[in-house]
Amino acid sequence: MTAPTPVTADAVVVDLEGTTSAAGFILGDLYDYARPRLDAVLGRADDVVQQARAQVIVEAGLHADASDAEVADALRRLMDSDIKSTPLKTIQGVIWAEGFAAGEITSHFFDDVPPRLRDWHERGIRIAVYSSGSVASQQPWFRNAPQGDLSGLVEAWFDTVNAGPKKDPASYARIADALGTDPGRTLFLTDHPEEVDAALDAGWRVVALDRAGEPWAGADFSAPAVPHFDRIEVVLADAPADADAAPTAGAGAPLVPAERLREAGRVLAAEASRFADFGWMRGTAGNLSAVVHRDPLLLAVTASGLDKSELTERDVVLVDAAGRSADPADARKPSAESGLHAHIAARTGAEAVFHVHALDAVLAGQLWPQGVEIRDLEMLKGIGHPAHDATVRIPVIANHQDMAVEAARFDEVYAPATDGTPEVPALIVAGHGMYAWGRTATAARHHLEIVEWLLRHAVAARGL
Ligand SMILES: CSC[C@@H](O)[C@@H](O)C(=O)COP(=O)(O)O
Ligand SMILES: [Zn+2]
Repeated sequence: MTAPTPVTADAVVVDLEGTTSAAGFILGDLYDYARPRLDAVLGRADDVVQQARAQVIVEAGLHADASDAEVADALRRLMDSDIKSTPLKTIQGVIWAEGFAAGEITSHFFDDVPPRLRDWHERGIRIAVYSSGSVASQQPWFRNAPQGDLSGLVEAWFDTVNAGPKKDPASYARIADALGTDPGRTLFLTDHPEEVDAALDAGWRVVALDRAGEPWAGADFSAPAVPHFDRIEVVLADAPADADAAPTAGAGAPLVPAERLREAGRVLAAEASRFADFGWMRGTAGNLSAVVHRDPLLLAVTASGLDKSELTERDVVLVDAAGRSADPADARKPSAESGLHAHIAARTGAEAVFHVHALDAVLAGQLWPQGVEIRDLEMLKGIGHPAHDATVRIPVIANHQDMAVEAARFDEVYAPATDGTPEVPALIVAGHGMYAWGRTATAARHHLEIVEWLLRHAVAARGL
């Protein structure tokens, strides 16, 4: 199993159904509890109830003087179709709050959730809830958890009334506003692929919960997906999101001597010039990095948007393990792909990571999206694999602009070396290019050149 991917965030916002709690439990048990109690609640002279009742009449197209039984029937129809109607949620909330208070119903949390929430809370990471279930039902749900009262861990409660629909990016903007957090440092956890997309559109960090047996298990998520909370490691952000404005390495981070950075810049500029000559770094394509400190991880990475055929030793930026600028005095943007460089260096132990837009890598990724299988070629020895009688697979991942997504995809395909089999020190990003890495810049270059040759061969030999 792969280690958790760290996500830097000030606040974690959790969805409930399918994320913290089993969807079947909520929709089944609580809905069943609410159904027979609707008629009686609708008759109450309570402002909240009466306002919701009036809204149901409008939403369901009932006549203005509809009876409690007619309104309750309309609510039951909404429940049967699991329509997320706001007045329905309000009325359910009232019923459930009373059910919890009377001990007639209890809530459900997956066992991996409460310890993680407690840990985040203790470490000063703020926690909020955003669920289509009304705030009125969220609070008793947390108070009545089988694992104890969890409500004290939650700082803010959001539903479709105070934040808006869950598939609308504007709702996430509203929540970040209300919390006063930077969207880029607010993490949303959900099991719903369209909510993943909406939160990503709002600039949030997102981790999807892909829980076995839940309604969206196995869906195609645009964010890293994990099976439970143990796999989510939240690192408290201690600096503003604008990496240019403040140090991200934090107080006490090791200083990298300017000469060390300059030396890495010299090496990377020379490598880039060579790869540009091969036609692998056209325009501003490609980027290169070298580790300059291991613990904590710091890399020199080529600055973004430069013509890589013309780099000088000064054209590198110091970045941290998340690929963010780690030098407060340097206002330049590091490569847009720094996050994946740092991740590869962390996972593989590589000292240098090279990324180029080699045409054959893109063609091979298109021809063999499940990975490019190569065997019986002498050149395989150049990446540490036998020339005969073994198949080597160059993995392929889909392209994405969020490097956290690419990092998670990398983890899915990367096989570390075992006793008998070395790692494959290269990766194809479909429709984009390739990465190769090594224990030294020279090794990374050899791996890049050899894998590019192997891919060129595979494409050329197709159909022979
Ligand atoms: C044609 S450059 C495309 C870029 O988005 C990227 O893929 C790339 O390789 C260079 O990005 P950079 O930010 O300059 O390191
Ligand atoms: Zn690229």
